[in-house]
Amino acid sequence: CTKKAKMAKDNTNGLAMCRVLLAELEAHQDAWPFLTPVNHKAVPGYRKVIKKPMDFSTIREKLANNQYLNLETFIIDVNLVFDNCEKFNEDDSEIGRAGHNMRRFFDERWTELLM
Ligand SMILES: Cn1cc(C(=O)NCCN2CCCC2)ccc1=O
Repeated sequence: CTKKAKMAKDNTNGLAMCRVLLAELEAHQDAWPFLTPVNHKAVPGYRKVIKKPMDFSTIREKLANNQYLNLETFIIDVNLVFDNCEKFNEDDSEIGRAGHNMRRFFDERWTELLM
């Protein structure tokens, strides 16, 4: 963690990076399962199994409402999207694979931006 990294974790730059990262997540070709909240009426069991649903549109809303203190609190919500996906979907499924791909992309990207 460099001095620059420390800087980026605080409010200002951290939030600029949240916007950049979220735009890239939304634009990724494997983002389609995560763009909007899972429709629990259409997905049996989801509401019971997943205690804290999260998706990219909800993260965008929270960012717009200034609900993220810094990059860390933003990263927690993004990881919640991927953790929910792993919990509910087989690794060897279309949505499961999309989740793994998106998590790998995100991990590589934010560490790139911070280092
Ligand atoms: C993350 N996740 C997503 C779903 C899902 O079905 N998403 C809808 C995907 N469709 C895309 C175009 C219309 C809707 C199910 C389980 C799950 O864990």
